[in-house]
Amino acid sequence: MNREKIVVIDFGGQYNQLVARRVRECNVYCEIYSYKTDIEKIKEMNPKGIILTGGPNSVYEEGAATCSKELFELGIPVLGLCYGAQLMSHVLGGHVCKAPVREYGKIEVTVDKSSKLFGNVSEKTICWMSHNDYIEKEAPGFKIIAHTSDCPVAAAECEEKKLYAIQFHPEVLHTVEGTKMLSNFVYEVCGCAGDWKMDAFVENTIKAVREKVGKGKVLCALSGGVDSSVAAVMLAKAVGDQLTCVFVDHGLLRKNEGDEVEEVFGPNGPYNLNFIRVNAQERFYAKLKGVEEPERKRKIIGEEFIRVFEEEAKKIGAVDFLVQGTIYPDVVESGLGGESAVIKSHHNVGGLPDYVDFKEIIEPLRDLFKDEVRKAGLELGIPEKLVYRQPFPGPGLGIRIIGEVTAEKVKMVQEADAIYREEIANAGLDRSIGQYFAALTNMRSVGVMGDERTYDYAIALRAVNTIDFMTAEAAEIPWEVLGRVSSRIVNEVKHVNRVLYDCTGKPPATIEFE
Ligand SMILES: Nc1ncnc2c1ncn2[C@@H]1O[C@H](COP(=O)(O)OP(=O)(O)OP(=O)(O)O)[C@@H](O)[C@H]1O
Ligand SMILES: O=c1[nH]c(=O)c2[nH+]cn([C@@H]3O[C@H](COP(=O)(O)O)[C@@H](O)[C@H]3O)c2[nH]1
Ligand SMILES: NC(=O)CC[C@H](N)C(=O)O
Ligand SMILES: [Mg+2]
Repeated sequence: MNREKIVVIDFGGQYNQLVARRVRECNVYCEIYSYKTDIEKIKEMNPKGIILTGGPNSVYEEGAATCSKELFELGIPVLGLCYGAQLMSHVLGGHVCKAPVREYGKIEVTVDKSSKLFGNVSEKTICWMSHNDYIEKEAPGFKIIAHTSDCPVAAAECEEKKLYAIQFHPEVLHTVEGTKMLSNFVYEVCGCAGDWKMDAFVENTIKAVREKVGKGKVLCALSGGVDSSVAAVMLAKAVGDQLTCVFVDHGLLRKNEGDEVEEVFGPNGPYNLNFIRVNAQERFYAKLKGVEEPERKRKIIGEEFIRVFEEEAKKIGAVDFLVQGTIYPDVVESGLGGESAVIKSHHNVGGLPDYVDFKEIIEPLRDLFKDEVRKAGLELGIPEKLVYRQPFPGPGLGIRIIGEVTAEKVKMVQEADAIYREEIANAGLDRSIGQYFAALTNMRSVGVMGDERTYDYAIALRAVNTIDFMTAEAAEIPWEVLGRVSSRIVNEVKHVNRVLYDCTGKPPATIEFE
């Protein structure tokens, strides 16, 4: 497909996924690549613009992440953000050094409204800063277009070459007019038309999948979650009954979830799908016996999923394609996009075994962020209730039980989680919290119940608010609700004598515990 594209070059900063999301919110497609990507490859993509992200290095250090001068001579507009701005200045002959005053947090910036970047921005505007170094002297040919009381070059431009350097972070929502600035870059500077729209995406993807599959048979890994439900409905539109959906109950689902998924997607539900439910508890538990290390658990579950799909495909016969509901953050967090470190191997990406017995894996949503998947779902006519479900990770309770997984522990966390979800719904909070669940810590501690000493497990409750699941804040749940949940859990769930509330954000924690 020949859609217009912005390329984001990743220097390892923590907000880099956000840069891509914000650009897409402007209806312009964009992708993230590592700074190590060959410049020839970037030229081949023929992007409308390039954005250089922030990063942890200092440009003047030995071995700092860098880019070639040629990048600025391609005639393609470039926007450097923070480290990217410093790098642009450094490579083009400006001077970057340690700043006398480090800026961190919300800072008032004065901008030059005659710049294309700031035309519709207030002259004094609050921006998010996070830097120790600064551009002491802009590169030759550049003009200063913003400053703060401590930072003489908060932004600079070379209008003629369409090069822009910004010291702050327009991608972070704390930068009040950041989206306007990014929008100005992609529309006013790069001249994008804004062709990234969900209706077109859905239509084009259905067409492309139909062409690829031809008369072949397709198996879709369906969890009942948002991503694979959207993928399944899309595939059904593309190839009709050449599609079979396989739902695996691996014994690590939430309480009653298996039956609920079957109700929606099974023969009595509203979707006319070939649906197979595989009850595979025993084999997953057997493979996980004695395994404590999180990444190994993830890989074991990822591999076992595939083995089940392969077996089902053999029973159907002549299945060439496996469809998964993989989305962009799964890819990035598994260490396969940009410069991100492997945070955790998502079972469907980094956790995949080396050999998979299908001719091809189709992932129609691989380029989308979660909020875009939801839009695609609505576009396909999937009910809001399903589209706005909270996500549930494929490895399921396997990564919500710290340490070894046993049937007994699964039962404990299922019961505790069901109580938690029920009380959250009773309190009317289920639509407002992004994701919430109970996890079983591997910690036992002393308690007293009915005058007797107990030595039992602690359940941790987690609830986070997030837009994109890449960063998150702990949700503030009324004390009264937490109190009710905790007393019900210790009363109703055997072998739990303590309930903890996790109030860490992401970063530094992740949403899941493993
Ligand atoms: N129990 C399962 N049975 C079959 N396929 C599964 C199962 N769990 C996960 N998968 C596959 O792995 C993919 C990734 O799982 P993931 O949890 O990220 O997505 P999802 O379940 O579709 O959506 P959500 O993120 O909303 O839970 C799914 O899209 C699906 O293809
Ligand atoms: O399908 C999935 N397979 C996985 O292996 C996996 N790990 C995390 N998650 C979900 O991703 C989001 C971010 O989670 P973390 O902050 O724990 O990385 C949260 O929504 C998690 O529930 C997964 N989903
Ligand atoms: N956030 C950043 O990109 C920081 C860039 C550089 N390391 C500085 O401290 O100035
Ligand atoms: Mg899921």
